Amino acid sequence: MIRSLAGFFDVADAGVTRRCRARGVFRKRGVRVLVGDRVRYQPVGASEGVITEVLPRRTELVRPPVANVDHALLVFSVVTPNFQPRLLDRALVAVSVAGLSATVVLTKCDLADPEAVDCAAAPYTAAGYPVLRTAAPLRQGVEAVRAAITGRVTVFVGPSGAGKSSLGNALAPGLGLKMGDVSDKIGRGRHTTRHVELFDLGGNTYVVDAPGFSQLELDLPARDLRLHFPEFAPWAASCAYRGCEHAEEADCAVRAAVRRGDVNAERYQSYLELLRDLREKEATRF
Ligand SMILES: Nc1nc2c(ncn2[C@@H]2O[C@H](COP(=O)(O)OP(=O)(O)OP(=O)(O)O)[C@@H](O)[C@H]2O)c(=O)[nH]1
Ligand SMILES: [Zn+2]
Repeated sequence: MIRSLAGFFDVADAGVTRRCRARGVFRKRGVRVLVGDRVRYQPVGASEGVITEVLPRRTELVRPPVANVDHALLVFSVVTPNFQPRLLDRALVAVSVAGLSATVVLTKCDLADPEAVDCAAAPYTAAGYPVLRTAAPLRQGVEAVRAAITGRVTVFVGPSGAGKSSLGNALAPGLGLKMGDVSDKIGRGRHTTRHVELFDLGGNTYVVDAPGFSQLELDLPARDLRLHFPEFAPWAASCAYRGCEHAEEADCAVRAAVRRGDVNAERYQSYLELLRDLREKEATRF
């Protein structure tokens, strides 16, 4: 399923896209059909159909709602809007929880000092994430992004206005009308992506463009959060307590690594804030 619009689902099959409804029973059972879902359907006429079954998902991301992707591009601008490391950290946890691999893409690098870009990139490079720098209108960094998505199913995740659609257009100009400048056609001032949509770029490469967000709720047990900060892993085994959550415990090797500068202090601060959030949520759940 490549696109959902007001109760209809567009299903692409062997080069034909059919506008489908979902069988009523889905709604009763609370089954949602997600973009990226592999489905069975009954054709109705030449271009319509009814979805009868959603096949098991390999992965499922809540925000944006998308199934069966294996890779996320975290698209964040270094300026306009300002770089948002806390939101990036949250998004990295969310995609990790969903089992996706992650690539950080810093956009609008043409608008910022190189030092500011280095500053934004450093904690993520140190944590082991691939970090790519782009200026899509100047076509800078676009081929590196192409290399990162080739042969994979990639979802674009990032705040509104970060440049997801611009990047999509630079990667596949042929998709321009759909991905980029819808607003020019309907006269709105600025384009914003309104729905989640899967694009086939050929050669087993697929991308999902989705609306930007400004907040992101995490849903995982607080004690599991540490597993989604990959830079803790080399130290965690040396903590005094098994199951150390690297917060208030004594003899925490991760905290020691932060003090030495082996783990980035801002990332660690971000971890503590997320941990507090998740613990509060757990405490008030019942
Ligand atoms: N200078 C510069 N401008 C950029 C770059 N990338 C995007 N822009 C501009 O930033 C604005 C927002 O870009 P979009 O691609 O629409 O952002 P988006 O992430 O798709 O936004 P939503 O659809 O709202 O989620 C547009 O005016 C783009 O032209 C860049 O690398 N450099
Ligand atoms: Zn610890």
